[in-house]
Amino acid sequence: MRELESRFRIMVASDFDRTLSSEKDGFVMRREVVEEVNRFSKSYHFVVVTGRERKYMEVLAPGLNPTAWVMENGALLVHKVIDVNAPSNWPSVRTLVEQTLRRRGVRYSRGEVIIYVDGGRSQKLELDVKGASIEWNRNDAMIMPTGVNKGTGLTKLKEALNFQGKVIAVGDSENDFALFKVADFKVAVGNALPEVKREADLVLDEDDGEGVKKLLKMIEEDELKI
Ligand SMILES: O=C(O)COP(=O)(O)O
Repeated sequence: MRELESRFRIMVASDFDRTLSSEKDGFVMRREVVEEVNRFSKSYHFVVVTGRERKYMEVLAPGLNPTAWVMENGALLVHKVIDVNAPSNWPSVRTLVEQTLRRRGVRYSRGEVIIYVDGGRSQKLELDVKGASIEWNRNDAMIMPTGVNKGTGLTKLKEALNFQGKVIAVGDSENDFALFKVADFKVAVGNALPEVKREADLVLDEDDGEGVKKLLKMIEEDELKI
Protein backbone atom coordinates (compact mmCIF):
# COMPACT_ATOMS: atom_id res chain seq x y z
CA MET A 1 0.00 0.00 0.00
CA ARG A 2 2.81 2.42 0.88
CA GLU A 3 4.35 1.78 -2.57
CA LEU A 4 1.13 2.71 -4.25
CA GLU A 5 1.03 5.96 -2.28
CA SER A 6 4.60 6.92 -3.28
CA ARG A 7 3.73 6.46 -6.95
CA PHE A 8 0.81 8.89 -6.66
CA ARG A 9 2.90 11.38 -4.72
CA ILE A 10 6.18 11.71 -6.61
CA MET A 11 7.41 11.68 -10.19
CA VAL A 12 11.10 11.98 -11.00
CA ALA A 13 11.67 13.54 -14.44
CA SER A 14 15.26 12.91 -15.45
CA ASP A 15 17.30 14.11 -18.37
CA PHE A 16 19.42 11.44 -20.09
CA ASP A 17 22.77 12.62 -21.54
CA ARG A 18 25.18 13.70 -18.79
CA THR A 19 22.47 13.06 -16.17
CA LEU A 20 21.60 9.35 -16.33
CA SER A 21 24.57 8.58 -18.58
CA SER A 22 28.04 9.95 -18.88
CA GLU A 23 30.13 11.06 -21.82
CA LYS A 24 32.97 8.97 -20.33
CA ASP A 25 30.91 5.82 -20.96
CA GLY A 26 29.95 6.85 -24.51
CA PHE A 27 26.56 7.86 -23.06
CA VAL A 28 25.68 4.24 -22.26
CA MET A 29 23.99 3.99 -18.86
CA ARG A 30 25.93 1.96 -16.32
CA ARG A 31 24.36 -1.32 -15.22
CA GLU A 32 24.01 -0.30 -11.58
CA VAL A 33 22.27 2.93 -12.51
CA VAL A 34 19.82 0.99 -14.72
CA GLU A 35 19.12 -1.38 -11.83
CA GLU A 36 18.56 1.44 -9.33
CA VAL A 37 16.16 3.27 -11.66
CA ASN A 38 14.24 0.06 -12.40
CA ARG A 39 13.93 -0.69 -8.69
CA PHE A 40 12.82 2.89 -7.93
CA SER A 41 10.29 2.83 -10.80
CA LYS A 42 8.42 -0.01 -9.12
CA SER A 43 7.41 2.35 -6.32
CA TYR A 44 7.49 5.81 -7.91
CA HIS A 45 6.95 7.33 -11.31
CA PHE A 46 10.27 7.78 -13.11
CA VAL A 47 10.19 9.48 -16.50
CA VAL A 48 13.19 9.89 -18.81
CA VAL A 49 12.93 13.31 -20.48
CA THR A 50 15.48 13.52 -23.25
CA GLY A 51 16.42 15.22 -26.46
CA ARG A 52 17.25 11.81 -27.88
CA GLU A 53 15.38 9.75 -30.43
CA ARG A 54 13.71 6.44 -29.65
CA LYS A 55 16.09 4.45 -31.87
CA TYR A 56 19.11 5.19 -29.64
CA MET A 57 17.60 4.21 -26.33
CA GLU A 58 17.88 0.44 -26.65
CA VAL A 59 21.61 0.86 -27.16
CA LEU A 60 22.20 3.59 -24.59
CA ALA A 61 19.84 2.38 -21.87
CA PRO A 62 19.79 -1.42 -22.19
CA GLY A 63 17.18 -2.95 -19.91
CA LEU A 64 15.91 0.37 -18.58
CA ASN A 65 12.25 0.20 -17.68
CA PRO A 66 10.99 3.60 -16.54
CA THR A 67 7.33 4.58 -16.15
CA ALA A 68 7.49 6.48 -19.44
CA TRP A 69 9.70 8.41 -21.85
CA VAL A 70 9.44 11.97 -23.11
CA MET A 71 11.70 11.98 -26.17
CA GLU A 72 12.82 14.35 -28.91
CA ASN A 73 12.94 17.16 -26.35
CA GLY A 74 9.23 16.95 -25.53
CA ALA A 75 7.86 16.24 -29.01
CA LEU A 76 7.35 12.48 -28.56
CA LEU A 77 5.73 10.79 -25.56
CA VAL A 78 6.16 7.06 -25.12
CA HIS A 79 4.16 5.27 -22.46
CA LYS A 80 1.52 2.67 -23.23
CA VAL A 81 0.91 4.51 -26.47
CA ILE A 82 3.04 6.84 -28.55
CA ASP A 83 1.86 10.46 -28.81
CA VAL A 84 3.24 13.18 -31.02
CA ASN A 85 3.29 16.50 -29.15
CA ALA A 86 3.24 18.98 -32.05
CA PRO A 87 0.67 21.14 -33.85
CA SER A 88 -1.04 19.60 -36.87
CA ASN A 89 0.79 21.88 -39.35
CA TRP A 90 4.20 20.74 -38.06
CA PRO A 91 4.90 18.32 -40.97
CA SER A 92 4.70 21.19 -43.47
CA VAL A 93 6.69 23.53 -41.19
CA ARG A 94 9.32 20.82 -40.85
CA THR A 95 9.53 20.45 -44.61
CA LEU A 96 10.15 24.19 -44.89
CA VAL A 97 12.87 23.95 -42.23
CA GLU A 98 14.54 21.12 -44.16
CA GLN A 99 14.43 23.08 -47.41
CA THR A 100 15.98 26.09 -45.66
CA LEU A 101 18.76 23.98 -44.11
CA ARG A 102 19.52 22.24 -47.40
CA ARG A 103 19.67 25.56 -49.23
CA ARG A 104 22.24 26.76 -46.72
CA GLY A 105 24.21 23.52 -46.84
CA VAL A 106 23.59 22.77 -43.16
CA ARG A 107 23.85 19.07 -42.30
CA TYR A 108 20.98 17.78 -40.20
CA SER A 109 19.20 14.60 -39.19
CA ARG A 110 15.51 13.91 -38.74
CA GLY A 111 13.98 12.49 -35.61
CA GLU A 112 10.49 11.05 -35.75
CA VAL A 113 9.20 14.56 -35.07
CA ILE A 114 12.04 17.09 -34.72
CA ILE A 115 15.28 17.98 -36.56
CA TYR A 116 18.79 17.78 -35.11
CA VAL A 117 21.70 19.98 -36.15
CA ASP A 118 24.74 18.67 -34.30
CA GLY A 119 27.31 21.40 -33.79
CA GLY A 120 24.69 24.04 -34.63
CA ARG A 121 26.17 26.47 -32.11
CA SER A 122 29.63 26.49 -33.74
CA GLN A 123 27.92 26.98 -37.11
CA LYS A 124 26.02 29.94 -35.59
CA LEU A 125 22.76 28.39 -36.73
CA GLU A 126 19.82 30.75 -36.95
CA LEU A 127 16.35 29.99 -38.25
CA ASP A 128 13.54 32.14 -39.55
CA VAL A 129 10.72 29.70 -40.24
CA LYS A 130 7.37 30.50 -38.65
CA GLY A 131 6.30 27.74 -36.31
CA ALA A 132 9.80 26.37 -35.72
CA SER A 133 12.21 27.28 -32.90
CA ILE A 134 15.68 26.22 -31.84
CA GLU A 135 16.33 24.59 -28.48
CA TRP A 136 20.00 24.40 -27.54
CA ASN A 137 21.77 21.58 -25.81
CA ARG A 138 25.34 22.76 -25.31
CA ASN A 139 26.80 22.84 -28.86
CA ASP A 140 23.88 21.07 -30.52
CA ALA A 141 20.59 22.43 -31.82
CA MET A 142 17.20 20.80 -31.87
CA ILE A 143 14.62 22.36 -34.16
CA MET A 144 11.27 22.12 -32.42
CA PRO A 145 7.69 23.07 -33.13
CA THR A 146 7.48 26.52 -31.48
CA GLY A 147 6.21 26.18 -27.92
CA VAL A 148 7.13 22.50 -27.63
CA ASN A 149 9.85 21.64 -25.15
CA LYS A 150 10.65 19.21 -22.34
CA GLY A 151 8.24 21.09 -20.06
CA THR A 152 5.22 20.94 -22.35
CA GLY A 153 6.03 17.30 -23.13
CA LEU A 154 6.11 16.41 -19.46
CA THR A 155 2.88 18.31 -18.79
CA LYS A 156 1.11 16.31 -21.52
CA LEU A 157 2.49 13.09 -20.13
CA LYS A 158 1.28 13.99 -16.62
CA GLU A 159 -2.20 14.50 -18.07
CA ALA A 160 -2.06 11.18 -19.89
CA LEU A 161 -1.07 9.41 -16.66
CA ASN A 162 -3.49 11.53 -14.63
CA PHE A 163 -0.61 12.31 -12.27
CA GLN A 164 -1.30 15.08 -9.79
CA GLY A 165 1.60 14.74 -7.37
CA LYS A 166 4.95 16.55 -7.23
CA VAL A 167 7.55 16.53 -9.99
CA ILE A 168 11.23 16.38 -9.09
CA ALA A 169 13.28 17.28 -12.19
CA VAL A 170 16.97 16.48 -12.56
CA GLY A 171 19.22 17.67 -15.35
CA ASP A 172 22.45 19.29 -16.48
CA SER A 173 21.98 21.51 -19.51
CA GLU A 174 20.06 24.40 -21.11
CA ASN A 175 17.29 22.25 -22.58
CA ASP A 176 16.48 21.24 -19.00
CA PHE A 177 15.38 24.78 -18.07
CA ALA A 178 11.99 24.12 -19.69
CA LEU A 179 11.74 20.97 -17.59
CA PHE A 180 12.66 22.94 -14.46
CA LYS A 181 9.81 25.36 -15.24
CA VAL A 182 7.17 22.69 -14.71
CA ALA A 183 8.90 21.04 -11.75
CA ASP A 184 8.08 21.40 -8.07
CA PHE A 185 11.70 20.74 -7.13
CA LYS A 186 14.76 21.24 -9.36
CA VAL A 187 17.96 19.23 -9.05
CA ALA A 188 21.28 19.66 -10.85
CA VAL A 189 23.84 16.87 -11.10
CA GLY A 190 27.41 17.73 -10.06
CA ASN A 191 28.52 18.07 -13.70
CA ALA A 192 25.68 20.45 -14.66
CA LEU A 193 26.35 23.78 -16.35
CA PRO A 194 26.80 26.63 -13.82
CA GLU A 195 23.59 28.36 -15.00
CA VAL A 196 21.63 25.15 -14.40
CA LYS A 197 23.14 24.82 -10.92
CA ARG A 198 22.11 28.40 -10.17
CA GLU A 199 18.45 27.55 -10.98
CA ALA A 200 18.42 24.36 -8.92
CA ASP A 201 16.93 23.85 -5.45
CA LEU A 202 19.51 21.13 -4.87
CA VAL A 203 22.95 20.67 -6.43
CA LEU A 204 24.26 17.14 -6.03
CA ASP A 205 27.95 16.54 -5.27
CA GLU A 206 28.00 13.50 -7.52
CA ASP A 207 28.11 13.55 -11.31
CA ASP A 208 25.51 12.09 -13.70
CA GLY A 209 24.34 8.53 -12.85
CA GLU A 210 25.92 8.60 -9.38
CA GLY A 211 24.05 11.85 -8.74
CA VAL A 212 20.73 10.36 -9.82
CA LYS A 213 21.33 7.32 -7.60
CA LYS A 214 21.94 9.66 -4.66
CA LEU A 215 18.77 11.62 -5.47
CA LEU A 216 16.64 8.47 -5.57
CA LYS A 217 18.02 7.41 -2.20
CA MET A 218 17.22 10.85 -0.74
CA ILE A 219 13.64 10.58 -2.03
CA GLU A 220 13.22 7.09 -0.61
CA GLU A 221 14.56 8.23 2.73
CA ASP A 222 12.23 11.25 2.64
CA GLU A 223 15.12 13.71 2.90
CA LEU A 224 13.83 16.25 0.39
CA LYS A 225 11.60 18.98 1.70
CA ILE A 226 9.24 19.66 -1.18
O1 LIG B 1 19.73 14.74 -27.76
C1 LIG B 1 20.74 14.92 -27.11
O2 LIG B 1 21.84 15.17 -27.63
C2 LIG B 1 20.76 14.87 -25.61
O3 LIG B 1 19.64 14.77 -24.93
P1 LIG B 1 19.42 15.03 -23.36
O4 LIG B 1 20.63 15.66 -22.74
O5 LIG B 1 18.25 15.95 -23.39
O6 LIG B 1 19.14 13.69 -22.80
